[in-house]
Amino acid sequence: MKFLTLEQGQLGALIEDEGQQQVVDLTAAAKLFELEPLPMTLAEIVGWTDEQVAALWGLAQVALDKGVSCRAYSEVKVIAPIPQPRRNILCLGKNYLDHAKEVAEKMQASSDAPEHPIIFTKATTSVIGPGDDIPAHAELTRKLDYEAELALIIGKEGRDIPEEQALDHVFGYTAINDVSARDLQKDHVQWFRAKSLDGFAPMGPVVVHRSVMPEPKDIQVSCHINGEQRQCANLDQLIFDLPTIIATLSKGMTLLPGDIIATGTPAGVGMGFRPSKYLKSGDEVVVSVSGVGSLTNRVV
Ligand SMILES: O=C(O)C/C=C\CC(=O)C(=O)O
Repeated sequence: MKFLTLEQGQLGALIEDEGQQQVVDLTAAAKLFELEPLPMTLAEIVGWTDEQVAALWGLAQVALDKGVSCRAYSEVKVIAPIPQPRRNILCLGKNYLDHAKEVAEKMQASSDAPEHPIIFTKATTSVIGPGDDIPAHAELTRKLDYEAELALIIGKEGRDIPEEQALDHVFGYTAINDVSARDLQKDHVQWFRAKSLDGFAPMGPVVVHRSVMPEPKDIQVSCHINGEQRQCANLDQLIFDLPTIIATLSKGMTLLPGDIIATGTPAGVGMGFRPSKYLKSGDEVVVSVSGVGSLTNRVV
């Protein structure tokens, strides 16, 4: 079950039909079939139960079978799944050991695995969707970098969530690019500004419901720049795995439906190369996550 957000903010379902990728406008289909409750946006359904989500998927199948409210994926404009998150994106820093090592020298930081999860946030206004341009912000940075990551979307509110129950609080998964201005990251010490400029959080193209997401050991996160593979790692290489991330973040702080958590980036960021391989205008950046697909953006 893959959900997405269409150009006007409507909820969509991405369905494979006879080898073709089709998108059902669920908002339009639900109106047509006079169904209640009317799903209007992806942000609204993240709190739905498995039964409600399954019923919604049934609606998508019916609409597809009847040929109503559906179009080829190639013909629709998809925006970020949650274009205006209710609060900042929660992010993990240095959560793959090889990445912690590759950035250590440049940032005069330790190359050891962090003892505790490193947590920072990205501003809600940094979110853009698939196909949108990443502004180079050349007046502010000469060290524009990419970071491919798996992100999870919280579905069920919770505080002090035990690790064993952590994944039950996830609605689904998507891909995110934690675009970073390395010079600002160094200058300002705190990472917030360097990672929050407008356009610094490309996200999507779909949210995969947790019930159909591959096992962590089968999830690969990769990044290609102009077709050259720069990053590629498996999710089981995370230093702090998904249950640990959710349990840690929720200790004494309530996680809310719609919260987005970016789980960290593997080795191979531009800053890690000798010499560095920072992004420049015209570069095509493709972040891929198994199960989710590819998120493509161009730097302008
Ligand atoms: O400043 C540091 O110590 C680390 C630099 C990069 C890590 C990073 O941005 C991340 O998200 O991981």
